[in-house]
Amino acid sequence: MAPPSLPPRLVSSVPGTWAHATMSDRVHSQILSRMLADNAEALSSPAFAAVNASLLSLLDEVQSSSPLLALAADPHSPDVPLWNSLLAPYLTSTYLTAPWLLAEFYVYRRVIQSLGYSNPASPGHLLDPFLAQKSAGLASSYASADALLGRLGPLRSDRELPGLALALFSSLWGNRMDLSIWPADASETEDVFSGVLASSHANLLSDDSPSLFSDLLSSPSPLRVDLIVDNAGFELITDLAFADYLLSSSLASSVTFRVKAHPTFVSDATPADLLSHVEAYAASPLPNCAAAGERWRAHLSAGRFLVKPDAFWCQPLAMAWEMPPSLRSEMEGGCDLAVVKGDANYRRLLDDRAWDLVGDRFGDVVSEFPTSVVALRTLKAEIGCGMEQGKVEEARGADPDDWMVTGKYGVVQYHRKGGGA
Ligand SMILES: O=P(O)(O)OC[C@@]1(O)O[C@H](CO)[C@@H](O)[C@@H]1O
Repeated sequence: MAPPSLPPRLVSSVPGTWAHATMSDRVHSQILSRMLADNAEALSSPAFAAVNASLLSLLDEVQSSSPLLALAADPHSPDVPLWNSLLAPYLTSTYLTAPWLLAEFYVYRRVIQSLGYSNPASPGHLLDPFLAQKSAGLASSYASADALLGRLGPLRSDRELPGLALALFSSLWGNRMDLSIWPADASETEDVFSGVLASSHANLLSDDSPSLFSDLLSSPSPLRVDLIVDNAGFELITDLAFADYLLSSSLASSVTFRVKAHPTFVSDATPADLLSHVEAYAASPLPNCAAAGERWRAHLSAGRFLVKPDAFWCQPLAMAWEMPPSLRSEMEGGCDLAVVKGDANYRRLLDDRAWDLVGDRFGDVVSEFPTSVVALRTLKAEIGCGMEQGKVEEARGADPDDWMVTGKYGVVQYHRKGGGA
């Protein structure tokens, strides 16, 4: 059930906001245009004529902020009725006037419709239109990852703070290395992440890591952890490393990677992305990467790492109180701690609403989430709750124009089910 009083949803109609910049410009001029360019060869072939026309029409609709359209009925896509019920109140709204979360996720769902992603007869069946960017992101991850995995190596089986903190904060700040903001092909040989990790602690605007660490380290038995995954590329590598640490230190007995059922946003991970990252690392010439990839592969074969896709993670629904009953009861019964990664997942955790950045407590906002939950999020959208007043003022003072959107600042926010932190 939703909390009794909810603040308004974010919209993208206000010039000067990141939401407006995203929906009025970034989505068509950078994200969709680059996707079309990256797939130009396939899209120009006769087999893809209808797919290409449909994607160009989507580009045009977004560019001109046209009204949202219902999805076409599709026997291969059981999510269409749900989508159309979400869209129904907004069919006279445009990409800018509909709630931001709905309009933005809708763009990616329309890409899936254009591809005929679920239809075995379509040329776009199971085609990931963002694969080129994901591959570039993976290629640029190795140098930073090898250094990180080398540092984590000696700490991996210690059930102690230094290893746990390094693993968790790597996964948090890994979220800063997002393909939609950082160029995926920025550097293939340079370790850029060590600098980010070393300088970032002061940029935490809310830090519940002490109570999380204390709960984890004092738990009488290993936990079943669900990791609600965000980006492929370097961030996913830091997530795999964090999950590996939790298993090898016996803090967790299993880690379930909850991934997107179909490509969503630029780099959000699907099952294929996770498996391809593991295989690519296992085959790496860099020793720390190769050893990690082999361990991750072994975790997968032994069922200690599980990969579960769900369409829910691709939908603009409130994570805490609009989870489908079957998924909710699966998590209630099989997960002790959920780790929610990244900015877009965080927006869904907060239902993309304008909570008071300081006054609304994280634990109150997410109290309906089915399990204990920790959010590891760098700020890339103008939304938040439960942050420290003084820290917010410092961030705003240092970066008045963009402190909420560049990923420079972050939060670790933890709610313990049945006795919140
Ligand atoms: O979820 P992530 O990868 O951390 O961030 C995704 C992001 O860059 O794209 C979303 C939409 O534009 C925003 O929520 C956020 O700015």
